[in-house]
Amino acid sequence: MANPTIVLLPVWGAGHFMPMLQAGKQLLASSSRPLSLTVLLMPAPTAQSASDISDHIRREEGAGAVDIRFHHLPDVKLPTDHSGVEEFISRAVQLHVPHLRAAIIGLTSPVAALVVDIFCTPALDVSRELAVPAYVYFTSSAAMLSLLLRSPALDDEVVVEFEEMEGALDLPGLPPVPPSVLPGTLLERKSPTYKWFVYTGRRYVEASGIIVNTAAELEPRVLAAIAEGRCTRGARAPGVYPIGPVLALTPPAHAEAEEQPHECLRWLDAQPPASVLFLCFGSKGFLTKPQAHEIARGLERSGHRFLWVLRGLPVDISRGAQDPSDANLAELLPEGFLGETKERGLVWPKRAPQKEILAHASVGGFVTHCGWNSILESLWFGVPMLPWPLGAEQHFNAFTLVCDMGVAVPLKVDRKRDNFVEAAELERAVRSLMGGGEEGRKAKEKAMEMMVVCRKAVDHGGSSCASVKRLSEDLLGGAVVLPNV
Ligand SMILES: COc1cc(-c2[o+]c3cc(O)cc([O-])c3cc2O[C@@H]2O[C@H](CO)[C@H](O)[C@H](O)[C@H]2O)cc(OC)c1O
Ligand SMILES: O=c1ccn([C@@H]2O[C@H](COP(=O)(O)OP(=O)(O)O)[C@@H](O)[C@H]2O)c(=O)[nH]1
Repeated sequence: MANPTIVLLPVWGAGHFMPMLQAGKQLLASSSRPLSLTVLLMPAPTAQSASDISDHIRREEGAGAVDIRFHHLPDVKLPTDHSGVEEFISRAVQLHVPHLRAAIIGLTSPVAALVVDIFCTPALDVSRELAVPAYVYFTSSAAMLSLLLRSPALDDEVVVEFEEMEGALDLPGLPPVPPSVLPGTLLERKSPTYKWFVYTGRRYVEASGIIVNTAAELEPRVLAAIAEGRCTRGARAPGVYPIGPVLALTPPAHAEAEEQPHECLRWLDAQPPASVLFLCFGSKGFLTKPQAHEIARGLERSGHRFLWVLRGLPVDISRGAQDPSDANLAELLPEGFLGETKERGLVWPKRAPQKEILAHASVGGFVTHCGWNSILESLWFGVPMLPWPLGAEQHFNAFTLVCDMGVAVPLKVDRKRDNFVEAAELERAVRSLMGGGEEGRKAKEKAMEMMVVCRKAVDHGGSSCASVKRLSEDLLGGAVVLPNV
């Protein structure tokens, strides 16, 4: 009989598809018996995500190292009238349910588990029907997971809009949470996407387990609260497997191709240790001209060295493009800025090799949009942060970085003004992080502690390594042979 297979159902973004695949490969590597991966691919909603994913599949298939099969699900008519990403993903998956069922029934291998991405909860119908164990792969933090698990109770306990309630929210394992940092979706309780968020939290308890891209030692209090049922009204929550950080650290492209290192890295080589502030806003972040001007002024006045990844508006929004364009620096930056700061600053207008930059000894701080992958990468290299969240769950992530982990210096971001930051506020925060004062020093010390914690966790005998092992054993125990009809 063929080896049992783990069926993965990722959503389309690179920050989801790649970490999920990477986690799957780790499972295969740590299993005591041969396992394979089957990746079910829902057709991507934009041409761009389709091409990102097919590039990645080509690389995986080219490498041919592990037993992975990619299965393309048929097209469905994706919802166009959705009110947010939670609704969009959930409804898209709902439409895929018949194809998903057929694809899984058609597999010739015993199915060890179906592992679904963040808002793919409608797929749990298929696993229940086919008696296949279902797991969630959670690409964000355990704190965010606790918020999702607790959302049905919060929905009952709080009768007004969260921003109108008195005081803070109680999320066990975290300091009191100001409603202003909740994901945007939770701030509009009448919107359909809010209902899908709470629906997701309600259905997560049906899963056999939840795999999280975090390390037990990074978020110990929240993980304990989940395990003790404190986020699920005392009911037992599914077992959580913290297996991270899952980072996909590949050798630098230039090392393999014997090319010159990237220009950003060569520029960093010429800077003193821990002297450079790195600014990067994720795969989708871009800045308007007024905001770019504020940053330029803030950086100029701070006097610190900087490497700034500055991207422009997506070019063709009408055709679904979401990725930022390469910035026209002459148009976006104040006149004379590049000349005046050329001795201590580099502005890079394209996608940059973020992990390699964070790994560089000259980088001393990171202004980040607080995507969870960026946070994990920063911690992996012991770089303290200035959180500048832009959307989704990123304001909540920023809150946990400052108030729970202590690895970041706060930055005042005006959420009601499209996440605007004033030059004077940026200057203050940059000086605080990079200037050798108490606040920045503490964040640096904590970030270094987290670096050690992260590396130990994934090392042989570490907590994440043990979680992967436990997960692979639990998966093998539940493998189901389906009648192939
Ligand atoms: C898949 O494409 C997108 C995903 C998100 C998205 O939205 C989101 C909404 C919430 O209410 C809570 C969340 O945790 C959450 C997470 C999320 O995914 C992003 O995932 C990345 C990798 O895991 C990264 O961690 C980011 O911080 C998350 O925001 C949002 C989105 O566009 C706004 C997508 O296209
Ligand atoms: O110029 C860039 C911007 C982003 N990234 C990578 O893209 C991912 C972004 O993921 P994250 O979860 O932080 O945020 P998202 O882009 O999904 O909002 C991370 O691995 C970054 O290292 C990069 O390499 N170069």
